[in-house]
Amino acid sequence: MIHYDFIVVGSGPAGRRGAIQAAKLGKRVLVIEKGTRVGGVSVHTGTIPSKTLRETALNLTGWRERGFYGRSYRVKQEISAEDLRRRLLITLDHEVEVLEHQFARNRVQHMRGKATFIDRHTLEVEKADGEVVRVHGNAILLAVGTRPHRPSHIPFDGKSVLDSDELLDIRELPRSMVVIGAGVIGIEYATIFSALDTAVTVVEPRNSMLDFIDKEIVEDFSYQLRDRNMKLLFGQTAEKVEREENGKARVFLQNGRVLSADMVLFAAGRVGATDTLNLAAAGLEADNRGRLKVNPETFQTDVPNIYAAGDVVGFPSLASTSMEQGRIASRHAVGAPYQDPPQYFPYGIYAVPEISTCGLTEEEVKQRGIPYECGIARFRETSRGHIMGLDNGMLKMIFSLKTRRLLGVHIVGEGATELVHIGQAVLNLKGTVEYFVENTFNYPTLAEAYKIAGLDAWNRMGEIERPAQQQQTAAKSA
Ligand SMILES: Cc1cc2nc3c(=O)[nH]c(=O)nc-3n(C[C@H](O)[C@H](O)[C@H](O)COP(=O)(O)OP(=O)(O)OC[C@H]3O[C@@H](n4cnc5c(N)ncnc54)[C@H](O)[C@@H]3O)c2cc1C
Ligand SMILES: NC(=O)c1ccc[n+]([C@@H]2O[C@H](COP(=O)([O-])OP(=O)(O)OC[C@H]3O[C@@H](n4cnc5c(N)ncnc54)[C@H](O)[C@@H]3O)[C@@H](O)[C@H]2O)c1
Repeated sequence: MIHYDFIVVGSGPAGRRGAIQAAKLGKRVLVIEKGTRVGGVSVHTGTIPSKTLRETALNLTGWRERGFYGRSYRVKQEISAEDLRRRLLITLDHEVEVLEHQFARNRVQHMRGKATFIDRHTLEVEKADGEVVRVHGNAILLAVGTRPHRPSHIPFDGKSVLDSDELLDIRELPRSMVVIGAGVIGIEYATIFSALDTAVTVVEPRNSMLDFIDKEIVEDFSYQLRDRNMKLLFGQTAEKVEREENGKARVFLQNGRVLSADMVLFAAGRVGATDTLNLAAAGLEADNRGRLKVNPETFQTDVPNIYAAGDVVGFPSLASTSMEQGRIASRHAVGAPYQDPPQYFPYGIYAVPEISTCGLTEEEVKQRGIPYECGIARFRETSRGHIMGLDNGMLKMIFSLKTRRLLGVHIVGEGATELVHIGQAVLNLKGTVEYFVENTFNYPTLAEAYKIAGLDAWNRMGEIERPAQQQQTAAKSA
């Protein structure tokens, strides 16, 4: 049996960061991955494929130019599933190559196979060719991620009724589509296909969607979706799905309504991939959604030498946060000092249009009883927005009236997932509204929206009271 200082199960964002961090600290590291190639859900079925699909759809449809040339404008008249897949394969190859090279140059060993526990330090790995080996680790990081929730009453066939993994292999673009579940995955794919001119209906049992996002942003977003004829059926549950003989599928809603479409995407959540790990042998137990409980500061499970990070530990289930969790777990496991992550991290929803947010929503600020003021900028008010032909898009900032500090930044529209980082920096560095009012922004940029929203709030908040001498010094040092 081979011995390692640190064994990582899963090569997604949490696993790869954790593994490389331990290797950089001079440890002997093994990554076990059951998939045919390294990269995890993030590279093969999640983040990277969905974002590549989005980018390809926007490029081929000429979506970003439609503000100028009208809704019928297209760069390529007939867009096929093959057009979308071609770019996907190139991107994935590149991602895998970069990752394999990172492992190689950091001397991280990689074994292809499925890991199960024998005891809290020993894993058995069943390789693809049937060979079984055992490995021993001082510390073990479980970064096994999640897989789509596939309830038995849904007749998945990979053609007309699919989960989000299967969607990447479709041979034909659907003319109509029902998306079950208005979570992040459902909404991203629903809006990407709508941009490809598929007629999309979204079914969601809750009365709203994306509840963790600022309500005003979701309202603006929903308006844009409805404006391009997407149907959003909230407060309605999909009870049954049936495949039809003509290749279509039907969705039966609890209220008696029946929807027929070329394709049904079932995107009602994911479950932790822990069922085949034989957790009991290591003294661990998962919850009813396959998730593991950890100390949120160290990512240590109840069994001290076993750590878990990434989607398998639940919210926020992002590639970005998973990487940080893996790195912290790894440093703790090998006894290296670690820092708590900053208070606020950004959330990016790559729908069409994008949404991105960092910090408190207006609803959270109200709940906490913090007196506040908001500043709003519309992208169409910026010169860059005019140049780009943007009709939509807004940036909203929330400031504390008492401390004048930025409490939250919320953006919907082109570039939101990049723009949010300016707000994130000001938030985590505890900056105030004055940052936006007193600093110069490149012109013409969409970032100018920060200036406009800052001024909008500042006009209502009034000037900060500074002693006359301080005002002069500030002016000179500037
Ligand atoms: C459609 C979709 C879109 C997404 N878009 C975004 C986005 O835009 N931005 C963002 O930040 N996040 C996004 N996410 C979330 C992101 O993909 C996850 O947060 C991230 O992949 C989680 O990383 P992880 O390290 O937990 O492991 P994962 O990426 O889930 O990988 C886990 C790996 O472990 C392997 N494994 C499991 N069990 C075993 C075993 N017993 N033995 C060996 N190997 C095993 C699996 O094969 C897999 O390769 C998206 C997810 C989906 C599904
Ligand atoms: N851009 C990103 O960062 C990104 C993108 C995709 C996924 N993710 C991550 O992946 C995770 C999983 O996403 P998800 O969208 O699968 O899960 P989710 O749990 O967030 O959403 C599932 C949705 O399906 C709904 N639902 C449940 N049962 C239903 C039914 N019978 N009929 C209709 N709707 C039903 C739920 O109410 C919920 O709104 C998320 O937590 C997210 O963090 C992130």
